[in-house]
Amino acid sequence: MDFVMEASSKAHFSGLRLESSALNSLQIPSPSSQSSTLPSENHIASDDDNNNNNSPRQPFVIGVSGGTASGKTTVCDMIIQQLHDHRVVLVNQDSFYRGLTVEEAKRVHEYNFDHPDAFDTEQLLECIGKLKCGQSVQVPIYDFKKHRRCSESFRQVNVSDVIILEGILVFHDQRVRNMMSMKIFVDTDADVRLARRIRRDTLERGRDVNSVLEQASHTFDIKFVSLSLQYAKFVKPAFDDFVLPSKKYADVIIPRGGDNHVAIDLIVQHLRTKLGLHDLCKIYPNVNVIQSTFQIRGMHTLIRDSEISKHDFVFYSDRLIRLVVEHGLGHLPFTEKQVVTPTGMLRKHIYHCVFGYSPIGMLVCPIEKVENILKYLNLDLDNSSIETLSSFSDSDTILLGSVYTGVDFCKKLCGVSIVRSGESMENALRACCKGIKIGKILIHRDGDNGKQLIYEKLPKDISERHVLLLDPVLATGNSANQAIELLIQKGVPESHIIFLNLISAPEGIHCVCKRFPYLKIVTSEIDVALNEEFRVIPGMGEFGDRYFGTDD
Ligand SMILES: Nc1ncnc2c1ncn2[C@@H]1O[C@H](COP(=O)(O)OP(=O)(O)O)[C@@H](O)[C@H]1O
Ligand SMILES: Nc1ccn([C@@H]2O[C@H](COP(=O)(O)O)[C@@H](O)[C@H]2O)c(=O)n1
Ligand SMILES: [Mg+2]
Repeated sequence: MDFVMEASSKAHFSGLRLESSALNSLQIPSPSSQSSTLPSENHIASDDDNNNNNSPRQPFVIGVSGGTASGKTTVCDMIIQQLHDHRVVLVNQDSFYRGLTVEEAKRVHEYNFDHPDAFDTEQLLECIGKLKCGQSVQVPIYDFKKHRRCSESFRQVNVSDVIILEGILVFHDQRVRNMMSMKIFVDTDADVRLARRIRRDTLERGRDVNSVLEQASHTFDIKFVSLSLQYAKFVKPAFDDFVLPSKKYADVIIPRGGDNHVAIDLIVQHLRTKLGLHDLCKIYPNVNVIQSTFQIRGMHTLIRDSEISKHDFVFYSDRLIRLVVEHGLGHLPFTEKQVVTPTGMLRKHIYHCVFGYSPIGMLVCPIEKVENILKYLNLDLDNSSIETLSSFSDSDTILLGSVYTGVDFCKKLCGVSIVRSGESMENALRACCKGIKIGKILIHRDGDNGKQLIYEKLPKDISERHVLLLDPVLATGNSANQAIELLIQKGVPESHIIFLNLISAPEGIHCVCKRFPYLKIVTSEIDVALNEEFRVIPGMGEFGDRYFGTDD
């Protein structure tokens, strides 16, 4: 049996075009609190749900309904694209069309695909229920050309932050509606919809364009269904009877579908707030999660994969570490600095300058410095310009060259790695900061009585430096807190410490930020939680062992 992701790329676009083979091997951790009963009420996980117990957040289910060809799929794709850094899956109601029996198939022109009975709603309910409970599901793949499901293939849908359920009748059944946290109705003019449907169905769904144009045509076969007749006999009445009446359940109505960028932006903003994936960033303003992109997600996907080769693990970890380090450096203080660019330093500008021409953006500089600047830039002065320059007095200023107003790096800084996995981040820091000093802290458990030994080798003048503390995984936060405590004892102000890591557990963030509210954390992803063994879930295993190859 094949498991196919994105078998029909348009309708099943989810923003995550995962390989089916990878999906098959994926193990989705099932939350221990998981229940097999379907939720009957709308439920959006509250902050309390997410912070006080360790149960993962329930996915946010969005229903998107509207008439055929109103732009439902298009709107969903736009939302998915814009949500960008969230895990989003699209489930199409179309996937749950019942396959036609042989008899029904022979008389396909009499079959009403727009009636609620055309869908296997029980199966749809089970599927969304499982996803809401944190289980992955296999969704059927429907073939519009053959009017039946592909019996051998399924599309595997994994648990996500957001599940978008889209289809003409997703608001019809109350049980399906109750599973939704937000309902959107795409409202597009009927004529526009008909025109789009004709175009789409002839291009993509194997319908006969002539039969569309010949309104009176009554010749059908299994392949070519008359669009015009189907539309008049089933699609339009069903729209009036079932789709339009369900519009009243919508929380948001989007006129003009995908053309309505304002509405889509507002929905995306609302979702970002509701999802609150980075709630912790709101609670602790000093927590910074680097802006996620599909590149970053891709790197995380690779390094978290237990099957990745050591070489690739190191390669992609290094790439991510470099990004985190660069981002962390961006949080250091800076001073303003102006430089003269080579642009605009042509001799004719000097003539212009000395003859009083003063183009905007030219450097204002004392005459005594002009010759030095020209020498520095390897520009010769001819006799006439020297003569002209020498006619200026020392106190005169002239305009010369273009100026870039920038910033100067903070020079008083150092790195401190928490041995051993923190050492994996040292090279990236050295590559970004020429000649940077890097100290080390080793926290070693001594026996089982909770006693810990701390070894350190730190720059002597560390109290005068800003410190980039390095550890790829923030789990419980205990070692991090010990290391930070030590730095503070050495005289480093708390606000001069930036803690860099690749992934953080919420528990670790709470632990560190509560104790050290002035310290900054820069991370590339915040994971779900810690498990009973205090390991980050989903996490990436023992980073140090995987990076240094000691995990065999
Ligand atoms: N705003 C738009 N402008 C032009 N064409 C559009 C627009 N929105 C959708 N379409 C096209 O109309 C057809 C139907 O859109 P689709 O999103 O598939 O609708 P639905 O999922 O509601 O049936 C598709 O061929 C799509 O490319
Ligand atoms: N075999 C089928 C099944 C369904 N239809 C039509 O699809 C429409 C729903 O899909 P949208 O993307 O337009 O929402 C519905 O109106 C059915 O008439 C079909 O033509 N053939
Ligand atoms: Mg569609």
